[in-house]
Amino acid sequence: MRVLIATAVEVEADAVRRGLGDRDDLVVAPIGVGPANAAAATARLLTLAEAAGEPYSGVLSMGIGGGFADVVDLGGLVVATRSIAADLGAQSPEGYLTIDELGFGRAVSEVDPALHALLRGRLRDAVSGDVLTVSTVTGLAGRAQELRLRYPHAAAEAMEGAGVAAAAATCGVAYAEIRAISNAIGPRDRAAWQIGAALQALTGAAATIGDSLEAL
Ligand SMILES: O=C(O)c1cccc(C(=O)CC[C@H]2O[C@@H](n3cnc4c(=O)[nH]cnc43)[C@H](O)[C@@H]2O)c1
Repeated sequence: MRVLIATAVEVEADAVRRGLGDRDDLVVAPIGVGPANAAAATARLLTLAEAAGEPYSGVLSMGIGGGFADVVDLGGLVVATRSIAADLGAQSPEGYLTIDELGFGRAVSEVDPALHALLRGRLRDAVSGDVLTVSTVTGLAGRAQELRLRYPHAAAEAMEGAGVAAAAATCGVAYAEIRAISNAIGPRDRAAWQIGAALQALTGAAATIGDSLEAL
């Protein structure tokens, strides 16, 4: 299976490439931070590949992320069961309204069942759960609590999954997401972020899934 692995930034792409080694059918590309950059860049890469006669059949959003501390440890891995655009909606005095409730689309992107099963099968120590896509990194206890209550099955948050998923859906390509946890979701404490451990976990995950992705 020819798969595009979309990371936000170059250091994440390098961490994934280190784990994959040289592989013809697995391409790693940094697509920018945030859902809009991710959607635009991923759609471009998928479309260019199709036009060149070498279409991708899957796209994997992969990178570091924040984790809910009661669900996953720093340095741990999360395989997304769904990617959810968690701040695409409207505030109201009665509470948050999702984009679905507003009647303008879907906040939830389903992952491809076969790709998800493969990732779960290979990454036995990974936590499975919803991964939230946010445009603002959570940095307050109250916001973390709000997200926890609204999305009880969430394990992690990051900034690209829903954008990559939108591009994949537009281009008719299978989609999945993996996050390596660099920080706990809650009051911002940048000094406590363990980016090195998360990048190592990304490398390990890439090494573990590489063979089976190529063979899918
Ligand atoms: O500062 C560094 O050395 C460094 C190295 C690699 C990556 C970064 C990033 O900041 C990447 C931004 C990327 O990280 C995701 N992320 C990480 N933690 C969170 C979070 O708590 N909430 C939301 N997103 C998070 C996100 O996907 C960004 O694109 C820095």
